[in-house]
Amino acid sequence: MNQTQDFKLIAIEGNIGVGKSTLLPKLADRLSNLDDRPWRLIIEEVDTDPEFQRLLKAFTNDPSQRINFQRYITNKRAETCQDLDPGFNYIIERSLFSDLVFCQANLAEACRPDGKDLDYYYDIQDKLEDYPQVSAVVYLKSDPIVSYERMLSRGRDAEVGTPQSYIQLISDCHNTFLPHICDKYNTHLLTVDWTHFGCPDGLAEQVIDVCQVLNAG
Ligand SMILES: Nc1ncnc2c1ncn2[C@@H]1O[C@H](COP(=O)(O)OP(=O)(O)OP(=O)(O)O)[C@@H](O)[C@H]1O
Repeated sequence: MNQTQDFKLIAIEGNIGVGKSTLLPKLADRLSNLDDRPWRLIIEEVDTDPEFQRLLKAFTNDPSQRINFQRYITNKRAETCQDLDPGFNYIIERSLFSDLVFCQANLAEACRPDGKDLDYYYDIQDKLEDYPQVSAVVYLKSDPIVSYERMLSRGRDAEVGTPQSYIQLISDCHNTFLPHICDKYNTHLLTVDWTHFGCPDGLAEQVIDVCQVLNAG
């Protein structure tokens, strides 16, 4: 990771369906109003990318296919964060840290993790070496049952059949591994309760406060 970069990159992390993509444009807007430097959004192209949809459906239907989808989005994430213009700050929907969290879930679920699970884990770590410094993670934490219900109410076809137990596992993995990952990569972790959603204005102020602390450090 680049330790000398001149811009901020804030990653919004959290469970499937917690409310990341709904929050992001509002948060970027509020942050740009509070800061001298404009904030740009980097979002997951979920609904407009047919290959994403195809792999997501396979991911949902067959746990043994999860890694194909995961590798695809890891590559996309690494690509979209190359050569960012330092004239902006960035807010990103999920970072490579998400991939480490989901990879831990793969390992937890596998009866006997095999070479491809471990290769994937190492590949994410390799990609993180060329990834911009993630200044802070905003972890939208929610009751996993609530995330599950939000995912169902959003009604994305390719996700139909995702078991509640998987959403629970992803919640557990975020709670356990995000603090370790942030510590390892020198990233500030801001955890906010998103079970009943939250206020984008208040969150933007918290993010600006974190950025000021990081600048002072
Ligand atoms: N602040 C909010 N108020 C009301 N409903 C919301 C709010 N945020 C999200 N939702 C609803 O919750 C559901 C999930 O939200 P969203 O799609 O933003 O989640 P997500 O975290 O981006 O999911 P994924 O990671 O799976 O893409 C959607 O139906 C959305 O309309």
